[in-house]
Amino acid sequence: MTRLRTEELVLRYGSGRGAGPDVVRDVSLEVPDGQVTVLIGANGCGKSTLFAGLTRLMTPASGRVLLDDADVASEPTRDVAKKVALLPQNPLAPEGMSVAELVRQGRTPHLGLLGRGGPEDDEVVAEAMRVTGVDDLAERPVEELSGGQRQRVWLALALAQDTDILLLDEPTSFLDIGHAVELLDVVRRRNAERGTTVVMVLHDLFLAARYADHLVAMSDGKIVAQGAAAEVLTAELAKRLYGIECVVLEDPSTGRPVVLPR
Ligand SMILES: Nc1ncnc2c1ncn2[C@@H]1O[C@H](COP(=O)(O)OP(=O)(O)OP(=O)(O)O)[C@@H](O)[C@H]1O
Repeated sequence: MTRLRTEELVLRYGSGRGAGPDVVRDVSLEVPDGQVTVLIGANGCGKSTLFAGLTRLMTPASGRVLLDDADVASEPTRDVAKKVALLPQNPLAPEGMSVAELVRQGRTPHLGLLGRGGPEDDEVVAEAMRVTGVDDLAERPVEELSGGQRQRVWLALALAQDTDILLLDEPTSFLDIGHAVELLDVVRRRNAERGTTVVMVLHDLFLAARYADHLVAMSDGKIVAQGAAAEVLTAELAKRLYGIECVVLEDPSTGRPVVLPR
């Protein structure tokens, strides 16, 4: 079963006479339920724009995004936010906000009319901060943190939203390899323990191959290949996506492909 899918989705910026070119072009994507999907592709190929479409931040020029068989365009924002959390590429925290306050924002879709949370909300927030290793930063203002610390705080916010579907746009871009693996292990554990469906953009092809159950390659607004990493990540694909010659080896411990630029 696929809870999140797109049908011939077309997205472009601007409207009417001010409309730009199609950035996402005829994308029909079925996100495999309960799996980790990794989206790869060159800068500017439309990955973040696709995420914006999946979460209704952008209205389709044509085509549809379906969540549990309903068009997300006609679903209340709060209902979508209870099911799908998005960690955007460059999120900004309000000035002066502490880490704990920011992570707590993840509970917003679940709160009642008065906007007050209960002990269960406190528990979810504490757990999200604990698994991402930011609990000792709780009282620090977010703007004083390093890029890598901040990235873990934003993941904590997305986890605190407690959704069945998690969209992560380059969640490791500021992280050293140790913290990158740690964060992706947190995501993988969430997937394994709760069956959370994950879709994430990763530029590092080694990490993409290592963590993807399903790999999706985009080029110029279209999906050009998808499937198991070992089938999708070929030298031909690397050439097509990035315009460079590569050799593809096999990681002896996992059997996953390792792409090396020549
Ligand atoms: N707000 C905007 N207004 C107009 N054009 C935009 C806007 N945001 C992105 N674009 C354009 O849409 C295209 C796709 O951008 P997008 O951010 O989706 O790419 P991406 O694959 O996520 O790239 P990256 O890997 O660099 O993050 C690019 O040509 C970009 O210039």
